[in-house]
Formats: sequence, C-alpha cells, structure tokens
Amino acid sequence: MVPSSSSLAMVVGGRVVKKRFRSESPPPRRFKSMVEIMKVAKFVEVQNDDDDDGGGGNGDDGDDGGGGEEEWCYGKMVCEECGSGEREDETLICDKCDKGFHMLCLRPIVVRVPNGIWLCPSCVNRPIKCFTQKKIFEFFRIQKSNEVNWKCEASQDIKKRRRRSGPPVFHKKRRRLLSFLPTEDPARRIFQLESLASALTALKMDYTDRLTYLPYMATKSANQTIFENKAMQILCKEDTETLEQCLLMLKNGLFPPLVVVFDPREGYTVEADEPIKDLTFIAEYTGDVDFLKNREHDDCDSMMTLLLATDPAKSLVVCPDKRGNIARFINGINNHSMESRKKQNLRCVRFNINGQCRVLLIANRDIAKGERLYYDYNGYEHEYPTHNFL
Ligand SMILES: C[S@@+](CC[C@H](N)C(=O)[O-])C[C@H]1O[C@@H](n2cnc3c(N)ncnc32)[C@H](O)[C@@H]1O
Repeated sequence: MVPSSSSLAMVVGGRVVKKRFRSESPPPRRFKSMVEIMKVAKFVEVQNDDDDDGGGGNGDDGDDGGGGEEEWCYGKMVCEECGSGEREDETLICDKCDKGFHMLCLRPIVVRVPNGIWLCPSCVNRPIKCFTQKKIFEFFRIQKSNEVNWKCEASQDIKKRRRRSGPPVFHKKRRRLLSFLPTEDPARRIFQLESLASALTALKMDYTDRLTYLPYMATKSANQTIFENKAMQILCKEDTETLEQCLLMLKNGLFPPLVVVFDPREGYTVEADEPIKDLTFIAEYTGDVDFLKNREHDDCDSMMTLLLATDPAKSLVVCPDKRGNIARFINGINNHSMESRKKQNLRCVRFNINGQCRVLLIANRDIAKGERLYYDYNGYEHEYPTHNFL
C-alpha cells in the first residue's frame, strides 16, 4: 500500500517536481504480515518416509501424529528463482501473485526494499499490445500518402546532407544541431514504433509530436518568450531548419532510432537502437501546455517547465499525462552519484524558437547502440529528488 502523503508541485530547473510531506499515516508496508501470508498460504501434504511402508513406524524425530494419519502444515514461502526458503528477511512478496523472490535473486537485483506496492517481474510486465503496421500508422497519424517515404530514401538524404555540412572538426566548432538518422531496416523501425505505442497505450496516452493547447488550459498566446524571467537561448536559423526537418520526418513516420523498454527498477526507459552522434536532436518534450498554478496538486511526475515567467501566474508547464511522445519516457541521472552522472548522454534545453518557448532533448556526446538515455532533471535549480534514482 502506498503511504498517504500530501504533495506540492514545484518548479525546479528543467522539470517540475513534487515535494512529498508524509502525514501521520503508518509507515509504508515493506513485507506482508503473517496474517496476510496465512490468508493465501496453501496446505501441503508432508511426505513422511516412514509412511511408505504404510506402517505406523516412528522415526527418530519422534511424534508422527498418530501412526499413519495424514499430517498437514502450511507451505513455506520460497524464492521463485532459487527455490530456497532461507533469508526470509530478504524476500519480497509480489502484491499481485503473492510469490516470493529474494531481492538479490531478481534480475536486475533489487537493492532496497521498495516502498509501497511491489510487483514481481512477471506481474509488472504489462501485456504487450500487438499493433499491426496499419494500427501503428494510425496511432502515430502517419500520412498514408507518405508511406513511400518509409523506404527511407530520406535517411540517405540526411546522411548526405550531414556529410556535406563539413568535416568533423568544423562541425565541432560550429556546434550545429544534427538531425537524427532513422534506422534503415523498415521492420526494425516498426519494432521501435511498436515499443513506443505499447508504452503510451499502457499509460492510456495518445501520441503527439507537438505542444498542444486546449481551451481550458493555456492558450498558445500564453507561450511567449517575452514573459520569461531570464534570457532564453535562441535557436539559430540553421538549427531551426534542422528541427523542422526532423519534425517533418516524424510526420512521415521516420523516427529517431530509439526503443522504449521496461526496467523493473527504473520503469519505462529509452535505449538507443543505433549509434547516435553528439549534438543529434532526440526529441522535443511534448504534451498539453498548462499554467503551473493549475497543476500545483497534480500527480504527474513528468511535468516539464516550459516558461518561467516574471509573473509566476504566467509560468507554463508541459504535461505529458494524456498526450506525449518518447521524451516523457527518458529517465534522469541521480545527482548524488558520480556513477549515475557519468550516464548522462542528453541535454535538456529550453529554447526561444520564433518567440515561443520549446524544450528540446539533444545528445551531449556520442551514444552507443544499446545505451540508455539519461539527462539531468535538475538542469537549473537542483531540487528534483533524485536520491533514489539508479
Ligand atoms: C519522466 S518519468 C520517466 C519515465 C518513467 N521511468 C516511467 O516509467 O514512466 C520520471 C520518473 O521515472 C523514474 N525515474 C527516472 N529516472 C530514474 C532513474 N535513474 N532510476 C529510477 N527511476 C527513475 C522516477 O519514478 C521518476 O519520477
């Protein structure tokens, strides 16, 4: 059971975080109580060697309960992985299937007793929804007429353009944004899109590749960099063109080479499915735009600061709770661990793009195939509670 808490949303740096204040509620449940275990415990028949001969022979262990009578006792909780019933204090019991697992037998291992509800790897694996190619096209609203582009000539064009734009040294000096290179194999691209569609569907979310403005939230006119408290970096013309080219590719069904995977410890997380070069545009942080003041008691842990206004009533956040894209699945580094900080391979930057605030995620170093993507949730103000992040 999740401990009851009251919460207050706060803007911190690149992200909005929620500070939790524990109320007078009992501490989080760590292990099941004996009463709960007994409720689901099954009877097991004890095989007594002496019963084999049907006689009432008494073994060395003394009491046989009345010579040949059936003897019952409660089954012991054993680890589903190693089969041992030892180390009860290190055994987690799944809140769904009631099976036991040693924390160190789980893969990946569980280093801390989880707070609140814990589900074992089989129960946490949400049913993977199978999408046909047609359904994927519908989900991502990929234009039928653009299907030809799926042959991925576009990808070849981008490569050529990237080559044309000068030798690597020159590139580094100019620090220009690079467009992503979609995977060439169409089957693999479907796999990547399916992983994102499954994750969004599991969270009952729709896909959007842009900031969305709904009548009862903030209007588009509320998102103007002139309201911003600090000076905001302007995305130069050339980089804006690169961004537009990437957004056009998304419309045509050509996405960055990324897959969404589920990790029992980190939840959904994003992996590079191809090597990705430093400075490559990865994603824009998308979702519904709302005033921060409307979201102060919101439960969403994925809100992103969009505009930090001089007048706090005008501050805006991106809320990927009903709509969003792959950006909301990218995990953060633990600011308190050097090891975790080394994992950072993206930068999250708020840009002034034609007078509007936008949030972009950009590779800040070369990323190897299979590497997970991470950025610093505390890019600006260091208050997102990342102590327990891996
Ligand atoms: C923007 S969401 C990222 C996607 C999230 N993992 C999910 O399953 O939806 C932020 C939340 O992900 C989790 N998270 C992010 N980075 C993490 C990390 N390095 N280790 C563990 N959990 C992490 C935390 O629960 C955090 O509140």
